[in-house]
Amino acid sequence: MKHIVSMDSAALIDSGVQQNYGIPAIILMEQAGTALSELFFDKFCSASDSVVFLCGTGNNGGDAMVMARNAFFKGFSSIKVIITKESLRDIPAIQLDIIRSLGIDTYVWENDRSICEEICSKADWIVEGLLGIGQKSELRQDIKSIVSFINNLDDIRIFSIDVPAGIYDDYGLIADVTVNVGVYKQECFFPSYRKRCGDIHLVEISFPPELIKRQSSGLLIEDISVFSDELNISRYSHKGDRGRIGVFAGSAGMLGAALLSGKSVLRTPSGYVYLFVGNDIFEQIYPIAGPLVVKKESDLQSFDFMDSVLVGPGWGRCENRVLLLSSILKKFDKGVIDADAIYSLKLLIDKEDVSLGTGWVLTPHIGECAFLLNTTVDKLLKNPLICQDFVNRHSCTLVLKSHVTWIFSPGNIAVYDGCFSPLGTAGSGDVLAGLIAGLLTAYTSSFSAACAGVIAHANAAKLLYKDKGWFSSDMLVDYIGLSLKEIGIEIYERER
Ligand SMILES: NC(=O)C1=CN([C@@H]2O[C@H](COP(=O)(O)OP(=O)(O)OC[C@H]3O[C@@H](n4cnc5c(N)ncnc54)[C@H](O)[C@@H]3O)[C@@H](O)[C@H]2O)[C@@H](O)CC1
Ligand SMILES: Nc1ncnc2c1ncn2[C@@H]1O[C@H](COP(=O)(O)OP(=O)(O)O)[C@@H](O)[C@H]1O
Ligand SMILES: [K+]
Repeated sequence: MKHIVSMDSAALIDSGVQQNYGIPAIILMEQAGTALSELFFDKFCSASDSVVFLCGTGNNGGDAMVMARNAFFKGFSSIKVIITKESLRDIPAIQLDIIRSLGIDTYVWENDRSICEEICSKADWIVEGLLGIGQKSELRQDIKSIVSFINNLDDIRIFSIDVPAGIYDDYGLIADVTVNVGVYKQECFFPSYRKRCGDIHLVEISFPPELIKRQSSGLLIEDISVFSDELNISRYSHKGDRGRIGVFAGSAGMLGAALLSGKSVLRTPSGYVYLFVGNDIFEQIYPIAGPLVVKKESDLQSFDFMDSVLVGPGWGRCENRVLLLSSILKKFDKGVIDADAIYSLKLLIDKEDVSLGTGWVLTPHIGECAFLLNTTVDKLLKNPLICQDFVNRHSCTLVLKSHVTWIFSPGNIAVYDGCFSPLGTAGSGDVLAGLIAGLLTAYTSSFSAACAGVIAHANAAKLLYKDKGWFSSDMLVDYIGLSLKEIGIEIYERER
């Protein structure tokens, strides 16, 4: 399992390993530096590249110096070590003594600024060990000026150790590769900071799994294996067993969103899909709805049971919608609230005491979520964890969509590191909402259904992009069935 922890909790793991198990920091540093070197040499750089190891005064700089030593022993022809200032902390100071006694060229930024700048500008790679998990708030001016110089260099690649320097700072370092040491750092996956990390990797060191688990704030998810035991799709089932799903979507001029999300539900293992629309568009949508059963919203009273519902894609925003959402929430207990229905939900919450419950999944994008939570887009991008309070109050699941998607429910957090821009196309969110609504009938937990939906959505996009290049959302729907099957949402051979 890939746990994520906060940078502060990672420091507690560091100190816990030293105190509880007597493994000294210098051994951890040796392990970190060696694992980082192996990854760097294997995947990224060759012995003929010129590499600058840029070291701060703390242990992050110490890791970089262990890497420099390993590169020296590996026969790298051009390596240089730059330290920000002479006065290093204890362990990095030991590493520096070794570097100097090996005769590796070493420079001090605060003494020889212009030489250091020239060296950096000629390098193929800069290994950045300026600051790791010890960094607090915004960068100090001396480090800020180094970071800003590096960010403005062309034709150079940056390998950040653990976390990029200045992760909290609007002018922080922009890395090509970030390698988390020992455990994934949650801050690297905050949408604002994610863009500074480039490709994120992990190297393992002696962090006992129980210490990581104790500090874990959630899981980085890539596949559905962590949830698969909850799936229930029997080979003996028929359409009636696999779920009736009601889709409340579309309004005048927004038929596309209704069809897209409805067809997306149909591509999941669900059985029947009923599309509920207003009287004004019923005649228009009826002939083009394919296998969707189209009903009028006004007939809702005659439907007492749905296994799940989807409310919101292209639904429009008006007082009527708020009232209809209120009746839907009273009538059903499981479903997805997306797009325009997020807006209606917010108005409803402001007006009356709304109780959602564990069956409901909200799928806002960042802008919709900021509106729902009475916060700003910037605050959410810099700390998606502020969603936790909302999900705890409403006992629901919330999928915060962006280039990195965060999924919350009370006591659970999952992160899907998407970063695949073809998926950011109009209507892609409607497809995801349909997918999750369909999966809600296959999974016992809404959180698992939401996570599986996010994974299947992204996987469909990758399959489609590989086959066809850039795509539109209607094409994405056609890849959902294949994607679900590929990620392991299949028919079970035995009854459960
Ligand atoms: N402690 C351990 O057991 C291990 C630590 N490791 C490495 O050590 C790193 C953490 O080391 P440290 O705790 O020494 O911390 P850092 O090396 O991240 O930085 C600490 C230094 O940064 C300065 N600083 C803090 N905020 C700043 C800001 N905003 N602007 C400028 N300077 C700032 C502090 O004054 C302090 O001197 C990890 O990220 C990892 O790379 C690894 O070697 C694994 C083991
Ligand atoms: N750069 C990106 N990388 C990965 N996924 C992305 C990216 N940009 C957007 N997405 C995904 O695309 C979908 C867009 O949803 P949304 O904004 O609701 O679109 P729409 O309203 O057009 O349906 C979300 O699932 C989001 O996570
Ligand atoms: K760093």
